[in-house]
Amino acid sequence: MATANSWKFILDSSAWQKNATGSPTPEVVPASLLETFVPGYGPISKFILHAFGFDIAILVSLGLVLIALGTAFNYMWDAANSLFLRYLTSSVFISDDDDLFWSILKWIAAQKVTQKSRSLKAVTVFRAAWDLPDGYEDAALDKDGVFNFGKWAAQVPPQYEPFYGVHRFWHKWRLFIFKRTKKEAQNSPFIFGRPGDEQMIALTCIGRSTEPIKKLLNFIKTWSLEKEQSMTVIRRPAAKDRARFSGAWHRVSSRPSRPLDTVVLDPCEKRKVMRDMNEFLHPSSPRWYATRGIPYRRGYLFHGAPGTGKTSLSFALAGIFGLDIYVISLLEPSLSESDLSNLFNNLPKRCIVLLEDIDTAGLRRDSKSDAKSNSTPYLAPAETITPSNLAQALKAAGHPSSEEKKGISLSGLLNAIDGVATHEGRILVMTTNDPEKLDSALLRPGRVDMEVEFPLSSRKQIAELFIRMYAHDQREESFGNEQANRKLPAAGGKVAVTNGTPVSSSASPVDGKSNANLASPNLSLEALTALADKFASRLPGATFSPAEIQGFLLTRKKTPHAALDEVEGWRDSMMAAKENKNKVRSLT
Ligand SMILES: Nc1ncnc2c1ncn2[C@@H]1O[C@H](COP(=O)(O)OP(=O)(O)OP(=O)(O)O)[C@@H](O)[C@H]1O
Repeated sequence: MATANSWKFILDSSAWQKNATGSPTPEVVPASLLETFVPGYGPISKFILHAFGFDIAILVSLGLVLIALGTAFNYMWDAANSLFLRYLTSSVFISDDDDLFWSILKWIAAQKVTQKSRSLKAVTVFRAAWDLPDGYEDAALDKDGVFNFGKWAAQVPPQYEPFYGVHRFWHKWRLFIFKRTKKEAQNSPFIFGRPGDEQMIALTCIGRSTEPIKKLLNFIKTWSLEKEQSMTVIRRPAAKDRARFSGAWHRVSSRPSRPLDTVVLDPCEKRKVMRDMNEFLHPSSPRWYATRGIPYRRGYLFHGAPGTGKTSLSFALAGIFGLDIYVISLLEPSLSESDLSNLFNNLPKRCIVLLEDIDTAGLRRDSKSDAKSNSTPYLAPAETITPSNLAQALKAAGHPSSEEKKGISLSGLLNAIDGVATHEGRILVMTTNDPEKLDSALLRPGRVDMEVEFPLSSRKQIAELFIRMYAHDQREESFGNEQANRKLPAAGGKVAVTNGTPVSSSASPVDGKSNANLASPNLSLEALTALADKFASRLPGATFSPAEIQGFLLTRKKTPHAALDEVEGWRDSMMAAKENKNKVRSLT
């Protein structure tokens, strides 16, 4: 125990270099040096010596020697490592504005590296509705069978991906080094993972050739393509602040490709579009167009009443041809004409550009052409001009209102569509509810090469919609199987249904046929067809859109007989509502 005497002893500077027996301490490292490196060493060692009779000089000296050796080793290791990396390894860098960046992250997240690594990033995956993992449903069902999504979501574990830093992994007997870094953009406020921050992946392998990394990247590309084969990627214009860093287009989501046979349309029309697009996309087509001096582009106009399948067909076509879909809304208030040109000029070699509801886009003709078409405007007498009709009066006087000055003009759109050669290969699909409203300049061949009309449902189509709703879908069984939408196995002995008629189970989707649907297990195909025909006979043809019929059936999606019983009531109330709407419209 330390007593008052021992403290005296400690403070006695002449005593601390002698051990308990009074013999001098063997100095591995001189005490003065230890005092320099370990502040307070002298009094502490004296205290321990006096209190416990134990001299810590050797221990501390050894510790210091080990630290010195460790530091030297570290330094040499770092130097050797950087020499090794510089001269004996090869690297490929991938920036986050490239799709490959995300494919690598996804691939690596699925590898063992995320099981072994001690530095991971946990990501709460906000999955799309079709991407829900199985196996957690029971915990989220209450005793009344109500499915609680919140409970379900809480059960689903997060996904892990390598965090910033270095991770090593083996692939095909070769060691790779994965390094993920983030560079904060200068002159931009720091927002984690937001526009401005640039992320980078460096893949490194041992050897002076990048060939193994290229092979690995090809492997990852194929892996990710196979994963996304049955998905359609949707892109929209990137927010302006982001566009500077990550390109004009932003990947919004990917959704399962819509099988063509789920779009109810005259089979001839479907086949016509399919064949035309297929021919356009054929690898020999660009040369054919080039030798004839024709711009290599194709334009389609899908027109018809709301909810008749124009957008659905566009997505189905994108899925079949493996094209990404680029959606532009001309109603976007911040979209300027130069943005639009920029978007068109930044399209990939092959894609579908979807311009929806082009008639409502408020395309204005230039004031010159306005003047031509309306050379004698009606001018309201000055005394009749009120604040409410001021805008109209200004327009009549040839001064477009500030509201009109905004947005895209017809010539702006035409310039973007015709644009430079950089967006050759793109397919433009414009949809409209009212083709009559469109300017003939927009519809001329070269801009619109094919028009497809989407009529209101005929009786045959109504029956088809009914069969689609209640047919037992093999796709449901193979939910989660990426190949489900493309290569469905032959339906052993069962009959597949397309366009309301039984077809061979090996039919090709390119011909507008599919082997997707099988008759419901509870209802034979014959019974279902008979029910569908009865259902169709209770509705008038060319009156309801497929979306309206789908809406009715959806509320009775497990009770085909109830749908049949209740359809007449629904029909009458819908017809009355439509009539009222028409009356109101004719009055205004
Ligand atoms: N011909 C069709 N075949 C199958 N389903 C259809 C069809 N038409 C519409 N639907 C269904 O109705 C809904 C709306 O369809 P979609 O968006 O394709 O219609 P649209 O013609 O593009 O409508 P809008 O003119 O209002 O944009 C979708 O859920 C779709 O499944």
